[in-house]
Parts: sequence; structure tokens; C-alpha cells
Amino acid sequence: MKTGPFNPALLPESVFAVPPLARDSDYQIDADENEKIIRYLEAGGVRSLLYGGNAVLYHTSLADFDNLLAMLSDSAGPDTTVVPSIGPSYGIASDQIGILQEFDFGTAMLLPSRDIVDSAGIATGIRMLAEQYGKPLVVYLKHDRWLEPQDIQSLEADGAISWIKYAVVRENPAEDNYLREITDVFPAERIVSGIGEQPAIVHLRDFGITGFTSGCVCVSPRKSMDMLGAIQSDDIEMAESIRQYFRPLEDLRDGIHPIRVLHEAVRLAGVAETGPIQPMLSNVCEETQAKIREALKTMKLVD
Ligand SMILES: N[C@@H](CC=O)C(=O)O
Repeated sequence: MKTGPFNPALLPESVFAVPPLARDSDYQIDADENEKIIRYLEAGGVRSLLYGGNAVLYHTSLADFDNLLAMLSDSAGPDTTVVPSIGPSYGIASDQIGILQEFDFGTAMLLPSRDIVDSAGIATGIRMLAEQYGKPLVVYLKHDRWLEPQDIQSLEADGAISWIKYAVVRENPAEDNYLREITDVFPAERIVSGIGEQPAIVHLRDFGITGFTSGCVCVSPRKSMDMLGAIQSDDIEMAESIRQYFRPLEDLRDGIHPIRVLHEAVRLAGVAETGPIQPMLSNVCEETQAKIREALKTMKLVD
């Protein structure tokens, strides 16, 4: 794993993969299977990994968190940046920082929670957690106006933000006043589009933000990396054709459940045995498995 302070200059260099977390039949983190996912991503050119929502870290125990950090530190290649996630509750995040300090990750992302929070309170939480960690944190904006632009501005002035994962879903991603206001107060070079391939062209081209995170990259890393390169070189026709390539799987994720479908898709694509998913989620049923297999067939990932 790449260690030392997180370098934002790396953000445009790789799609930020957001992988599922493989577990064995006893629900323990399966180091061998997770390593297969990491090797597969690295073989496709990916050099940035973000363990968060798709790994269901919302519900992880502190013991699991420790095991996860050890597994990631051991498994990721020397040029691969890994960002683990903490939270979503303030108290859990604070306890997790105690564990994080035993490892050499450059930053960590605070998972968002919509309940029992307000913008000024979230800002205080991020500021205090970053201070406790001694490093700026990744801010995950998943809900509209979760953190007001003036709070983002003041956190940036305090050096509390490493980068922003912007993941507010819009019917039309081109119409997004919140994102526009954020780019007015925070450097676009440190805002990453956080909803996969589908809105990435609009986010990068029209809002000038940098790179994108993706779950689908875990089944087809080379294609996703090619899409990033195509957007960066302004080959929008190529980027659009790759965006369409990912649609069969992404449409299933949107229609059923993004995390559960990805967890199964990585298994069905033959990347790794992902095993049982972390409770409070459940593995998909056989009917959904058949639909995922069909999508992977359309994407030429299985016969
Ligand atoms: N939510 C997106 C990007 C990751 O955060 C996905 O899973 O594709």
C-alpha cells in the first residue's frame, strides 16, 4: 500500500474503485478473496481504492475495522492508495481513529448519516475528527445540502478536508446548484464525482471536477480507466460509449440495490468469492442473480 500523506495530485490519475468486502462463511473478512479483487483492479490499471459504502462499513464492528485495516495494508500493491471509511456516527468514528493511528493510511473518509445531524454540527464533527486524526478527512456529500457551502468553506480554511466525494443523485446531473456553489468555495481539483460512470462525463466536463469513484470498475477496471482517460482527453464519444457499456449493470444496481447487486456481480464475474454480505444487508435472491448474469453477459464479462 502506498503510505505517507495523501497527495491530491493523484486524484485524476486513477478511477477511485469502491469495492465490496468479501467475507467467509463465518462472516469474517476473507483476506485471500479481497486480495483477488485488489489484484484484479490493479491489473486493470486502478491505483486508488476507497473502502466505504460498497464494503458496508456503515455496520462494521471495531474488531472488524482493525482486521480490515491490517488486510488492506498487507494486500494493496506499493503504488496503490487506499482510503478506508469511518463512522457514520461521531462516537464510532472517534474510536476508529484510535485504530487508524496504528496504521499508515494518508486519510480516511467519514461516512454520511442523514439522521440526527445538522450542517453546523457535521462541520464541528469533521473538524474535531480531523484534529484528533492529525490529518484532513475525505468528506462524502451524498445528500443535498447536507453540509452548507459556507461550512465547507470554513472547514477548508481550517485544513480539515482532504478531498470531497460528491455523490448527490440528480435526475439531470447538469442541473445541480449545490455542486455549483461548492465549486465556488472549494477547489474543483479536490472534488471527485462519487456516483460511478453514469454522471461522470457531465461532472468532469461541465463542473470541472476531478476523476470519479466507481463500484462497477470492480468488474471491468480497464474499461472504467479508459473512460476516465477519454474524458480527460476530451474524447466524449468514446467516454459516452463506455458509459453505455456499464448501463446494464448500473441499471440493475439502481433498480434493485447498488451495494447488494455489486457484491454479487463481482462474484458472478469470477473476480472473487464475495461470500455473505455484512448484516444489515442481505445477499440477492436467485432471480436477481440471473439478471446480473444477463447484464454481465451483455458486457461480455461472462459467456
Ligand atoms: N456509489 C458509486 C461510486 C462509489 O461510491 C458506485 O458504487 O458505483
